Amino acid sequence: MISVEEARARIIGALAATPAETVPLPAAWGRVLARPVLARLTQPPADVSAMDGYAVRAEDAAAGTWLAVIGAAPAGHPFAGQIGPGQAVRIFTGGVVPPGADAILLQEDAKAEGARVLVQETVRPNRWIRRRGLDFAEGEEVLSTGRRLTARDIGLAAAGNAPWLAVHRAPRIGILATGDEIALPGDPIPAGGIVSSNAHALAALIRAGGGDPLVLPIVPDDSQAIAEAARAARACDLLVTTGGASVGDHDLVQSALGPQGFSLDFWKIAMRPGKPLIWGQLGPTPVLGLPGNPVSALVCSVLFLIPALDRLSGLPGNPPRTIHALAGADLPENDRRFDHLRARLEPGPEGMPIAVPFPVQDSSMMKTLARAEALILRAPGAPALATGAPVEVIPLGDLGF
Ligand SMILES: Nc1nc2c(c(=O)[nH]1)N[C@H]1C(S)=C(S)[C@@H](COP(=O)(O)OP(=O)(O)OC[C@H]3O[C@@H](n4cnc5c(N)ncnc54)[C@H](O)[C@@H]3O)O[C@H]1N2
Ligand code: MOO
Repeated sequence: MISVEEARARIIGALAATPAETVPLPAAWGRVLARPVLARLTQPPADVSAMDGYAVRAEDAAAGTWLAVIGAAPAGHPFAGQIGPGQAVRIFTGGVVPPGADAILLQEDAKAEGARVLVQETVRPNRWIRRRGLDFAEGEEVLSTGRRLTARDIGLAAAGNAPWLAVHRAPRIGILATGDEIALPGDPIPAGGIVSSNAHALAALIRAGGGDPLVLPIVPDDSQAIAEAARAARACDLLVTTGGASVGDHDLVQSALGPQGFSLDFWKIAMRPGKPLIWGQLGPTPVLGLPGNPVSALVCSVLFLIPALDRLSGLPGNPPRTIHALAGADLPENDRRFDHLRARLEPGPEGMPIAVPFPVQDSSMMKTLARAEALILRAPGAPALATGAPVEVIPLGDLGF
C-alpha cells in the first residue's frame, strides 16, 4: 500500500494538460487559459467623467461663480472644442473630458439657467475624472496563462476587446461502471442487485470540475466485456472505472485490461475508504480504477480525480483545500490507513466550525455522504482525540458537486 500523497503525486505526474483550442468568450467560462490575454486597447481610452455634471477648470469653479456652458459631451460624443476661462461643458458619466477642463462639477452641486451654470460647491482639481488607462493599457497582460476563467475574467477579456480566448480543451473523461449486480436508474434491477449511483455521481462531479463526462454502458463482471468497453474509451483523456478493483473472484478490471496492454502503476492506497484504487495506463489512456463502494469512489474522487481533472485542464492539480475545525466527538487512535470521516459542520466558538462525524461510516452509505459537509482527516497512526480537539477537514461544499 502506498500513501495518499504518493498516490496523488504519481497520478498528477503522469498527466499533462489537454491541447489548446480557441473559443468565443461565452464558452470560455470555467476553462483554463492556455495563452495570456493582452489588452487590445487602453481603458478608459481618454480622460472621462465619473459623474453627470459639468467639465470645468477648477481654478474658475469656486462656489458662487457663474460659468458659461459652451457645449455638451455625452458618452460616445466628445466635445470638439476646448474649455477656456469662465467656461464649462455639460458632461455625462463616461463622456470624454474636453481639453482645458481639469475637474467635474457635480450636477447636484450646480444650478443651470439657460446657457449658464452657477457653481454651488467649490470644485477640487482632478475631482471625478477617470484618467486614461486607469484600468489597463493597450498591450498589458490582463489575464495570465493557467487561470481558470471566472465570469469577471470574461468581462475583463471583453473589455480588453478580445473576442476569442485560447483555453485548454475540456478533458474528456470516460466512466465505466462494472458489475453483474448493477443497473442504470429506471432499468430492471437483477435479483440482489443495486442501482448504479457511481456513474451518475461521477458524471456530475466531472461536469462540476470542468470535464466532459462520457458515461459508457454498464458492463458485467466479464473480462471480454470490460476489455471491449475499455477499447471504446481510448479517445478519452482519462478512463475512470468503478467496481471490480478489489480482490474477489469477480473483481476483474486489472485482469481484463491486462491483455489489452494495461500497465499498472500502483494498486492499493493506505487510506479509508478507498483502499483498492487502481492507477495505470491503457496504451495512451490513463486509467483510474475506483473502488465500487459509492462512498469509496466519491472520496477517492475528491482526493485524486478532482486534482487529475485540474491537471488535465491546465492547472497544477493541487490537493483539496483543508480548513481547521474542532472535533465534534471523541476520535479513536487511527491505524495505518489515512482515514476520511464524513462529518456535519456546525458553527463553533470564534468562527471555528465543529466537525461532527456520523456515527456509522460504512462505505456503502449514500445518504450520509450526501449530507456530509466535510471529511475529517485522520493521518496514519494519529493519536486518540477528545471532543473539542483541533482537526483538519476537507470542506465538501466548495468542491461544487
Ligand atoms: N477480501 C477483501 N474484500 C474486500 C477488500 C479487501 O481488501 N479484501 N476491500 C474492500 C474494500 S475496502 C472495498 S472499497 C471494496 C471495493 O471493491 P470493488 O472495487 O471490487 O467493488 P465491487 O466489489 O465491484 O463493489 C463493491 C460494492 O459497491 C457496489 N457497487 C459497485 N459498482 C457500483 C455502482 N456503479 N454504483 C453503486 N454501487 C456500486 C457493489 O454492488 C458492491 O456492493 O471491496 C471490499 N472487499
Ligand atoms: O476502503 Mo473500502 O473503500 O473501505 O470501503
